[in-house]
Amino acid sequence: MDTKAKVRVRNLTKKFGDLLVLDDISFDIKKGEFVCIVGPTGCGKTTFLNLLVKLLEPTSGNIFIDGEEADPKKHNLSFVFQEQSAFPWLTVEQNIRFGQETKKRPKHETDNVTEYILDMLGLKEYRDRYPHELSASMEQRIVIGRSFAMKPDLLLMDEPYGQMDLKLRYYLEDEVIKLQTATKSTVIFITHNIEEAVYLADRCLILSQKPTTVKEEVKIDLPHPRDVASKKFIELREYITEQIKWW
Ligand SMILES: Nc1ncnc2c1ncn2[C@@H]1O[C@H](COP(=O)(O)OP(=O)(O)OP(=O)(O)O)[C@@H](O)[C@H]1O
Repeated sequence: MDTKAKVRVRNLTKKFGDLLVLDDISFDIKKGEFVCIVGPTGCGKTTFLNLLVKLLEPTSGNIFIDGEEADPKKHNLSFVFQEQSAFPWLTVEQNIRFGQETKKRPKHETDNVTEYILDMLGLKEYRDRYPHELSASMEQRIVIGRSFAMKPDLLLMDEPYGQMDLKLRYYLEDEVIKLQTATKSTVIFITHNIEEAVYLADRCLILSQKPTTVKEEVKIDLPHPRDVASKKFIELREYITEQIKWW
């Protein structure tokens, strides 16, 4: 057992009535690792995150964070979900400050982190605007920025880019990698998009069809920013796609 693991999943099983979704799943995620979870539609990716944040109770098994039973009240977690909203009554800057202020950080630290995040995500010139004045993709940047500003030990991202156009996706993916490198957060990222997973992850966990097990773990040992046209990148993308085959 890896005692340095940030997240340890042990014999995790989740049933909804008679429907067995997660079937005795075990894996570890290291501190500072960026792990993408991919798998067929309905295999239980979101269910796993809901178990991790205790929105659901497992049927059996455990999830540990830093060796303790996962508990969002105790552990420094942050989330970005698909089509999540920024707080509409707050400006861009206030949105980025919001979570930090609830953590009672010293003001100068909040100021520094806020400037860093606004700058990194190209939001400085919009700092006094409200979310409804901006595009949906800009709003998603605020949500991502707000999550990283909390300096979470563990960041959970569930299809955070939704239907965003490709160019912006790549831009934001690069930003997420920069932010993760700077904050040393551990990231669990769920996506349907294999190219995105290969672009981002240190490791991909491939889940099977229900009843779901971890079919395979694939290490992505390529430097960032990754070249999506490189031979190795294409090979990995094709290999993972082949393993999933949900069509
Ligand atoms: N609260 C619930 N009650 C009953 N069944 C549920 C519940 N939540 C999820 N399920 C079922 O569990 C399975 C896994 O759902 P989940 O949303 O976790 O899958 P997913 O891998 O995230 O799917 P997708 O790829 O479509 O986002 C699905 O068959 C779903 O219908």
